[in-house]
Amino acid sequence: MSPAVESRDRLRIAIQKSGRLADPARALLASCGLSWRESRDRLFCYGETLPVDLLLVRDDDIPGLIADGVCDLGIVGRNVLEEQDAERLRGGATPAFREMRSLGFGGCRLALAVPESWSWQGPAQLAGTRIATSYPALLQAWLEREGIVADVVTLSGSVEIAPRLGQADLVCDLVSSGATLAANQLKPVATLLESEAVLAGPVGEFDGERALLAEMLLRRLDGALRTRHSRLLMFQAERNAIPQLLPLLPDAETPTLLQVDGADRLALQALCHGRLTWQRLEDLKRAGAQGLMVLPVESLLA
Ligand SMILES: Nc1ncnc2c1ncn2[C@@H]1O[C@H](COP(=O)(O)OP(=O)(O)OP(=O)(O)O)[C@@H](O)[C@H]1O
Ligand SMILES: O=P(O)(O)OC[C@H]1O[C@H](OP(=O)(O)OP(=O)(O)O)[C@H](O)[C@@H]1O
Ligand SMILES: [Mg+2]
Repeated sequence: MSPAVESRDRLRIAIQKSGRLADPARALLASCGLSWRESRDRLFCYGETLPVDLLLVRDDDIPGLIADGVCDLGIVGRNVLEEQDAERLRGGATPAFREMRSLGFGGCRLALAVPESWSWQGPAQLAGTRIATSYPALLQAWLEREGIVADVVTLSGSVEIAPRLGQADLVCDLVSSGATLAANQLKPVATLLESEAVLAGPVGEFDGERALLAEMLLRRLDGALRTRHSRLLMFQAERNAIPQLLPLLPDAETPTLLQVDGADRLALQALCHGRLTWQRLEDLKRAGAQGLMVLPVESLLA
């Protein structure tokens, strides 16, 4: 680390400037109580509420910025982080960044996809084929684990069209809904990596002021991630309905039961971490819950 980096006492987080992860990353950090002075079209946002600044960059640059100590933390897809980690490993470098938290958005998977006309018999079928991908290091590592020798054709985008253009026989690319594969008459046959947005940081520990800031940010982040789907559920029920109701709340943190009307009527209050779907509320109603109320949880600090 350079002396300039070491002497910094503000925390710097790299996020995508624009793209799929840009808005959710910013929203997540804002839900941790951070706010910034600059508008979002700037490259640098100065932290106002806390000394935590943002650097807005291309997602591919985030692991390198962490490795070089230019940024302390970053929000990036696991696919990008793992690809660059695998690339460093192949080049003989030591790991320079690590995944610290998974963030629950930007979900997709890195998958092998073959033309729909192929009848898939397993990885051995790939020997001697040409595979187009933007993830050559992850693909090569997977091929080696499977003991397959194939030709890896590296493309920076529009990978799915490569078979139709005769550049490759099959592809290895990100899949979410599967619509892009279907539009190109391809079908997924193997998953190499399940991905989502992650908080990445350096392999080593922070020191001084940045260690305290990072610790606080992680604590708030954990609270924000926990409450993302959390709701406070309240209802009333007859005491004898409680044994049928509690099994419908497996994700509830120790429900509080209060006596209302004499001995037989109870009010229940529970913090639920799973989704309280309409179906679930109807099931609760059928099991005897009355006056069901679902309230948002603003923040939660363990
Ligand atoms: N179809 C998808 N559905 C959900 N998440 C996706 C999908 N495609 C990609 N992602 C995730 O979102 C990340 C960013 O995708 P995006 O398309 O914005 O990247 P990009 O074009 O490389 O952007 P940049 O301009 O920053 O380089 C990907 O690395 C991946 O983790
Ligand atoms: O399974 P789907 O929901 O169709 O999503 C998968 C597609 O999404 C991403 O591309 P993106 O749309 O970001 O375009 P890109 O080619 O510019 O990366 C990815 O590279 C796939 O092509
Ligand atoms: Mg990119």
